Amino acid sequence: MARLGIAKDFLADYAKLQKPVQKAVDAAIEKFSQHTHAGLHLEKLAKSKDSRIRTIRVTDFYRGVVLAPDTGDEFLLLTVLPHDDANAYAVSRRFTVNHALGVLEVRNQQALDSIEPALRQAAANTPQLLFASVNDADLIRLGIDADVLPIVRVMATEAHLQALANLLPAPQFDALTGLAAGLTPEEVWQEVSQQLVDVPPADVDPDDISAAAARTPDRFVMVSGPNELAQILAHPFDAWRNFLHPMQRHVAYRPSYAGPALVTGSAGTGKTVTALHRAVFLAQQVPDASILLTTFTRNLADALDRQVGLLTDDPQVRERIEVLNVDRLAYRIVAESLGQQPTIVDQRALRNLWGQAASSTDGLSAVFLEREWEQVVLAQSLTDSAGYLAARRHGRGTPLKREQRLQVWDAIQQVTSALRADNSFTHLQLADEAARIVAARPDPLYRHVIVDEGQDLHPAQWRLLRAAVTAGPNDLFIVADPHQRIYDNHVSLGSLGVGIRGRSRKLTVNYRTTQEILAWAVRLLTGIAPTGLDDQPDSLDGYRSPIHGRRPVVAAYPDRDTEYTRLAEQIRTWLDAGVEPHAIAVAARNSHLVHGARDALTVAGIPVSSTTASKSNAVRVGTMHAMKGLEFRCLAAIGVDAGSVPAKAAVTAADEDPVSHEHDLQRERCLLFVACTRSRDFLYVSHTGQPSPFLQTR
Ligand SMILES: Nc1ncnc2c1ncn2[C@@H]1O[C@H](COP(=O)(O)OP(=O)(O)OP(=O)(O)O)[C@@H](O)[C@H]1O
Repeated sequence: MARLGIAKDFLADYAKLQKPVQKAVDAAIEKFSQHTHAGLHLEKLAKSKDSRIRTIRVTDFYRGVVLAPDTGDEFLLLTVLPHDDANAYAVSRRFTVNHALGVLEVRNQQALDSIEPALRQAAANTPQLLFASVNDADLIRLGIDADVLPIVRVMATEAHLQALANLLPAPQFDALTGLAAGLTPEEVWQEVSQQLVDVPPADVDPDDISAAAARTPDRFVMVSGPNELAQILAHPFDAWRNFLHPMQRHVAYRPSYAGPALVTGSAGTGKTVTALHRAVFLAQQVPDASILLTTFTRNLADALDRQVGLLTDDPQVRERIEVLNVDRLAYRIVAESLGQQPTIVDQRALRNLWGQAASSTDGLSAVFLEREWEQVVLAQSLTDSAGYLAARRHGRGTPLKREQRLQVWDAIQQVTSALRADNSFTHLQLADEAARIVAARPDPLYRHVIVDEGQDLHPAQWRLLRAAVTAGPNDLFIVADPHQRIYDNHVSLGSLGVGIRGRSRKLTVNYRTTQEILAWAVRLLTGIAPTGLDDQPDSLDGYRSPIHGRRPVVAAYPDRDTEYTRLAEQIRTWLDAGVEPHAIAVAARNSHLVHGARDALTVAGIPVSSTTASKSNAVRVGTMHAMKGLEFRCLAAIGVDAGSVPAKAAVTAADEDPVSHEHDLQRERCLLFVACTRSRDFLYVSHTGQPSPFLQTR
């Protein structure tokens, strides 16, 4: 069989085809296994910018585009498109091996040739050109080649560079973007070379396409044989199974970590994907491995479970990975220990208990008491008043005198005694209890624990996970994003016995969202530098997306009814454009708005369901909290008004506790950011009356 490689774009285009056309593509590819170069009907087009590009017939209407070496039997499948588009692609593109990085890159040579004269003309009238301060030697050292250099020299503004985003070879565009942002050539080199699988090669062979493709695993994958090829084509929508960014690959496939490892990265940077690959990698390495893959909610755990199934079809490997959300894990452990099922306390009953307890204090609110319990007492697993009186109240802004602390302690005892009498627990209590039970056992529960959405776990949950696995190599693999922290848990892993120093990595390329949506959403976070699980401030430096699309739309309406009516129209437009209902979501800050949106869409004849309904083909409508970890092609964030975002009830008054006030506002900003970054292609944001102050700081 000829050796075949697949480009990520090929898979993306294949995914869009109707089943019969996909079958025809399969048949065309099959020919590669039966013929050598000479026997394939590969057509060379006149005036091609790259003499190695060929097309192959798929149907009367579709053609595949292939990069074929001048000699030998190695082919790269580049794309499959309608006949005319395939021809246009084939004549315009040129594939090259980046001379500095050794990676395979593609440019739209035809478009670059036609744009250069206009750039040259604009440059003639510009006193200061964009890259005037960077010398040729540095540009060449960063991989800019002799054909791109003249264009770089006539770029006058960043807008010129951005206009060439989809035309220039991506690694060269990346390097130029770094320089345009003011980085030194050394800093740019650090950044671009970090994206390599290996160290940059000493000698780059410009004709060795296979070697270059192997160095570019985020865009090309060489296929080992017909089975692997069939597997890849069977899941065309799931490019993440095969095309990993070098940094993702480094992190997921590192043979061993000496202890806990942390992967950070903002929304959509493939943290979950990396965690999934790590889980399967560990399960493949160790025959008797027992691996826990855990996350925040059941909904997310179900999604992880499905994705593990896509990554391996080996039942033995699959069996070694248990996917369970952390609340269920705690519940199971406590139930086993008690010999009966614990009852989870009803939220309303709990609120009443705190209300009663608050009335026996000198003016402390129910919310204050509950937070003190969760963030100080349960966080540190304090079991007596002496411990509480001596405890540091990390993250709490209002100082408490000794008498007040005693009042708080009594109030907490009142609530916990009532819960005990009823054999009721909160989830955090169960985690606290489960951590104690597991820590007292002689054997660990698992050999490896992998944690997704780590930023929102409570210290009690971390204690449980810490106790569930013996400290040592590959014990904990954690992915987290402090910018997506939407619950009130500020955790320092070091203080919980999870030391990650030297084993922390960051992902920066967003694979979900377009650059336009990303740039818009990042501005919602202006002024925020949340502290990560490693106690370091987290930044969004280098966070970017290679995908481009439409800018988000922000719409203002005079009243809610009009906002709902326009929402229904917007959803109808997306549906009419062919977007599947389940790939559309509506997010709102509170359940009142969620119900309003559901009713309005139902009246408009649009099927709706909750975010937990994994099967039904209906538009998902839910709270912003329920959007965590999910993704959609189109998302409408509604009710982003001054009165709803931030939610008043979720923000402590500044005069009650200024520290909590700031934390709460930050969390509300992050919540809006989380909701907006769920959308892949289109983001629509609406409000009634005054917009949310978070929209105004953008
Ligand atoms: N290397 C990759 N190639 C192609 N697609 C990828 C790659 N990595 C991730 N993706 C896709 O990008 C999207 C985001 O990935 P993922 O959910 O892993 O990101 P995340 O960092 O966990 O996001 P969030 O924190 O916002 O939940 C998913 O659709 C995933 O399939």
